[in-house]
Order: sequence, then structure tokens, then C-alpha cells
Amino acid sequence: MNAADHPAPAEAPADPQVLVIFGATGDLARRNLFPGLFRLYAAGLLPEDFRVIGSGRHAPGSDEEFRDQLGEAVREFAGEVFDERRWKAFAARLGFVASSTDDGAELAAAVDRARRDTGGGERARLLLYLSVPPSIAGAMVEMVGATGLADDATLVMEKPFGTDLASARALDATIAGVVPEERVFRIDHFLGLEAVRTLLALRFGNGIFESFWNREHIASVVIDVPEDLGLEGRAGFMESTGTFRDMVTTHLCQILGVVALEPPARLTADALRAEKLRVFRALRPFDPAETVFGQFDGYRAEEGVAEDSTVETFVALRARVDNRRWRGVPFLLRTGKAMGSSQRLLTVTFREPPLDLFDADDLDDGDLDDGNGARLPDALTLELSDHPLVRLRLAARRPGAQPRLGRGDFTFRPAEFFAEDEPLEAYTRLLLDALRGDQTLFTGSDEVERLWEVCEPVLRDPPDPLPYARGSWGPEAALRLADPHGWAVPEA
Ligand SMILES: NC(=O)C1=CN([C@@H]2O[C@H](COP(=O)(O)OP(=O)(O)OC[C@H]3O[C@@H](n4cnc5c(N)ncnc54)[C@H](OP(=O)(O)O)[C@@H]3O)[C@@H](O)[C@H]2O)C=CC1
Ligand SMILES: O=C1O[C@H](COP(=O)(O)O)[C@@H](O)[C@H](O)[C@H]1O
Repeated sequence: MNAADHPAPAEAPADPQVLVIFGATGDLARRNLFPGLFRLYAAGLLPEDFRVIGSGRHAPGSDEEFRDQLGEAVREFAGEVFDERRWKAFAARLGFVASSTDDGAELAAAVDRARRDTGGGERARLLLYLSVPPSIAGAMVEMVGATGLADDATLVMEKPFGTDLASARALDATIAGVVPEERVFRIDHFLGLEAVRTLLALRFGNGIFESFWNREHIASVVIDVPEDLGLEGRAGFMESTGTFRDMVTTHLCQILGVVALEPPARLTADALRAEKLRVFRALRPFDPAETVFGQFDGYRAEEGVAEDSTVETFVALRARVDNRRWRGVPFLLRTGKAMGSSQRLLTVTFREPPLDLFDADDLDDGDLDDGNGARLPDALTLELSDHPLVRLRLAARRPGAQPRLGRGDFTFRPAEFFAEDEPLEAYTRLLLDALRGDQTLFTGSDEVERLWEVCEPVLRDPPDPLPYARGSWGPEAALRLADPHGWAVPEA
């Protein structure tokens, strides 16, 4: 019997498993990684025998205290699956062992013990998850190499991967000397969102979408990820990383890659990653003249922020994919902290019909009117979430004597329609994929390096950040960047 409430379903990895989470006291571990592991456990998707070791330089007290702290976090973030009895059973397999970039001896001994405890010995698999600041990623990889921890381990690396092309190359070289590429999982949790699979299914599981997924029919693609949260205690991270490296070079570009890819021959890791790489090769290096940086009012007064900081907390830019499918179609990317709301929307706007038989007088009460007397174009919107909503906005004739057009929204939420199936939260899904050795939704070194090349002009010559009010949609200049159709949020 599995330690969870029900027998392990066929999908649970079978071999005993030891997981080491480096950065176990950090924000990501608390909010996503331990809750994600707990969700897998509750769903019977962890192997029967497993151990989890949290690691970092500073022990958060005794193992008991570590478990108590994590218990609070998992209760808060794992949602309805949390229950005390289950948590106690999970926590019994959990401990903390200190390590640092130059000392992993105690950890290596603890991993050996844990492998034996699972009963799997040599057969027990080992997964090392580096949830540490990017600045020490290379030194940590060297440490797990030197201690022998990496010898047969799967290595999961958090984003951002390096801080520019040179550092990403150096990190890749370090990793290649320690772990072969087929055991390296560069994580970007936006790729784990249920919405990404929804998009692949829409495009490749239906005849209709694929036939108009190109420059002939699509006028623009908007990837809009405003966040209402501010620094949340991560001032140090923001000051050293900035929003361009944190969000654009990673999450937003990866979503762009999925939207723009050519149909792969099969939905396998190799085929999908190869197609995404082809998109990134066709992606024109970003132009600083078409990039707007912003900094929210009051940022410099935040604790841990330099008084004269020029770090950007907001980015909007126009990207272009120079290939046969997309030439001339703007890809608009926007994200920022302390904005009007937290949403993640992909909006694909379609071209006008060649001959429009309806004029402005036929539009109903403004709901199809773009505010300038023109008709809002048709658009497909996808919420980039784990419970995505798909919406197709069309013009529809209103019943009655008058020839009036109204806005017709066709909406579909797979998780409601297929109510008996529960979507997996992004980190939960990606942890499971890594345990199973499935690299489909992880990024390859060549993708990451190409993206740094694309970002290089903006990194070399960053625009001055323009001020914007908290709770707004960013600097005025960024609003104009998205003309004529505008950003997805808040209008969508
Ligand atoms: N937080 C988030 O929302 C997200 C974060 N990420 C990525 O996850 C990673 C971790 O981020 P986050 O959890 O926010 O960061 P935090 O600063 O909250 O935590 C970092 C962790 O790393 C440990 N650490 C720091 N320096 C060292 C060192 N020299 N040697 C060993 N351990 C060290 C710290 O523990 P100690 O000081 O005890 O060593 C701490 O546990 C980053 O790469 C980030 O980009 C990705 C997606 C979302
Ligand atoms: O990687 C990151 O992502 C979060 C946004 O993702 P979410 O799933 O936590 O909403 C972002 O806030 C953070 O700055 C960034 O490091």
C-alpha cells in the first residue's frame, strides 16, 4: 500500500526516490516546491518509498522545527488536499541537512543514509533541485559534482539560467562536466501551466486552428502578464536580476516559443524542443528602441533597494519572428510588478475580413466598438493558468429587426467541462515530469543560449526606466507600444 490514502496509480514513478531541495528555506520552496511535492504525495504520485532532504547554509532549527515551518506553508499553499494526518505521514520522510557551495560532505552522507533507508540502496533514484539564487548556481553544480552527489542524479535547475549569454555558456559548460544533458531539467514553470497543454491541444488536435495560425490571418499576438504584487521581501533578487531577466528572458519568451512553433512531427520532448529552438533562432534580437522599461513609484524607498536604483520593475516590448509563418506579425510582451491586477493572458488577434459588410452604425452599444468607432477584431484569448479559460471573441448578429452586431464570446474552461479530471498545478506537474525523466516541458541549453543572444541588445543598451504609478498599467509609452489593438489586460 502506498503511504498516501490510495494505491499508487500506474503513473507514479516506481523506483525508490531521494529528493534534495537546495534553497529549502527560500520563498519558492515554501510556496511551490514543498506544496507541490505534498500534492503529488496526496495524489499517490510519489513512489512508495521516498525521502526528502531540504538543504541550505542555515538550518531553520531542528528537523522538527523545519517540518513545523513547512507544515504551515503547505497548509497555506497546497489548498484543499492538506490534511493533518497526511501531512504527518509525509513529514516523517522529511529532514534538513546544511550544505553550501564549498561543503557538501554532511549532505552526501545523509543522502547515502536516505537511499539505504528507502530500501532501494543503489537502485534508489536521486533528484537534486537547485532552488538557489542564479549567482551561485555554477558553484553549487561544482559542489554536487565534487561530492559525487551528481554521479547518477537528475539535476533540476531554476531560472533564470545565467544572467547573460557568457554566464549561461559558462554554466552550461560546468553542468556538462558534471551531469549529462539527458539528466538536466532546466525548469520554467510557465511551461508547466495547464494552459500550455491546452494550447498545444487546441492547435494540433483540431483542424480549424492550425489552418489560420499564421500571418495571413493573425494580426498580432499579445502575451500580457501584469502582477499586482510588489517586492514581497525579494528586493535583493529584484535589484540583482530585474524584471527583464526574471520574467521576459524566461517565462514570456517560452510562451512565445510555444505559440509560434511549427507543428512537430510528434509530441515528444525532442521534437517539441527542436521546434521551439527554431522559433528562437527566427526571433529577431530585441530592439531597445521598441522596449519600454518602467519602475513603480516608491520602488527606491523599499527596504533593500538602492536610493538611485535604475532597476526595471516593468518591461513591455515588441518582438518579431522572422520566418514564413510570422513575418510582419508583432508579438507584444508585457509584465511588471505593482500593476493594476495579476493576470496572465495570451491574446491572438485576427485580421479584419477582406470586405466588411457592416459599418459603425451597425455596432451594438459599444461592446464591439474599440472606442474609436472601429470594430473590435476577432480574438482568441487563453488564460495562462492551471485552470485556463479559452475565449473566442467574434462578431455576432443580434436577433431582431435591426441589422445590429454584438460581441459574441464563445468560452470554454476545460477543467469545468471535464469536471471529473483535476488539473495539476504547474510545479506539481513539472516535479512529476522530472521524477519520470520526461524533458518535454523543460528547456534545452541551446534554447536558453539563443534567448540570451536575442536579449543581448537590450542588456547592452537598456532603456531608462520610466516611472509609473502603483496600481497602473505601466508608463504611457508602453501603452502606445501596443497600438492599434492594445494590451490584453484590462480590456479582454
Ligand atoms: N520565488 C519565486 O516566486 C520564484 C523563484 N524562482 C527561482 O527560484 C530560485 C530561488 O528563488 P527564491 O526561493 O525566491 O529565493 P530566496 O532568496 O527566497 O531563497 C534562496 C535560498 O537559497 C539559499 N542560498 C542562498 N545563498 C546560498 C548559498 N551561497 N549556498 C547555499 N544556499 C544558498 C538560501 O538559504 P541560506 O541563506 O540558508 O543558504 C535560501 O534558502 C531563484 O533562481 C529564482 O529565480 C523561480 C520562479 C518563481
Ligand atoms: O519566476 C517568477 O514567477 C513569478 C510569477 O509566477 P507565479 O506562478 O508565482 O505567479 C514572479 O512573480 C517572480 O518574480 C518570478 O521570479
